[in-house]
Amino acid sequence: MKLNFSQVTKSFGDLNVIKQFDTSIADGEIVALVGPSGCGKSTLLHMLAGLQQPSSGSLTADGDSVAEPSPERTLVFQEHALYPWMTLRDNVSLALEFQDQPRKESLVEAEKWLARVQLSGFEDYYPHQVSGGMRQRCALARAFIARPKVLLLDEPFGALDALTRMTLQSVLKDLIEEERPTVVLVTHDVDEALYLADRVMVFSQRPATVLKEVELGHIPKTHDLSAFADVRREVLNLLGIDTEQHEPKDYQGEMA
Ligand SMILES: Nc1ncnc2c1ncn2[C@@H]1O[C@H](COP(=O)(O)OP(=O)(O)OP(=O)(O)O)[C@@H](O)[C@H]1O
Repeated sequence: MKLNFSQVTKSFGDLNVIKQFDTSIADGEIVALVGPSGCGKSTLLHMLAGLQQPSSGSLTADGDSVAEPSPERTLVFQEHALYPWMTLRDNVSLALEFQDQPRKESLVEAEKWLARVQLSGFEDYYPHQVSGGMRQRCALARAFIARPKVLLLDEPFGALDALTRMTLQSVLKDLIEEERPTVVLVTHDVDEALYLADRVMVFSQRPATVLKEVELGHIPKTHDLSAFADVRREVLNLLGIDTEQHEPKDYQGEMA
């Protein structure tokens, strides 16, 4: 599904969050949005999900104005994504039941998707009985089971430790390769953006404007991002992170 922002501005009262934002996201493209905290990245996702409306400008999906939420555009959050009173199987099948699929078939399909994210054997567990990484695997299964045309990911692995996060990034990458939805990913993790995305957009402080767009292309990648060292350094610098090697400070004089 093709997404198009044309001169999109978003304000909340006097607070200008997004300023004249223009971009087209191609069908099957994976775009990562990075930028300072509070600059408006989640607001862009919420507009794509149909949860917020632009204050001015237009936002379309396959040419149609995005006016309300749709199962074609699925949003995945960082945490609290699962219903705690339901088993993992029920959490996943619910996505199909919401689309009026019969419960029996939905449960069978949910088991297949739990197997795809390596959660076979945990179908009857409740979210609090499994690890944070397993909960996010389940959240991915629930997102993908409905075969959304657009997947909107808001810091999906932000609550996970570094190793679990990398494992989940690989699981997500495989699912995207197989299902080919259009993906918009909001992340604070530059490596996550470089690993998963075809294109990275770097935003300024609020009101958010695009400081830089980096085209990575749809190329095979591993977690060894050494080939992207220059791009990584440039993106980090734009985000105000120092990557220069400094001479060690001489404290001798201060101690005298
Ligand atoms: N519904 C709302 N009503 C009023 N202000 C809002 C609303 N939603 C977001 N904002 C404000 O808009 C600004 C941008 O918020 P947003 O969540 O989009 O930023 P972000 O870049 O995703 O931040 P972070 O990286 O910290 O999650 C913030 O100042 C936030 O307080």
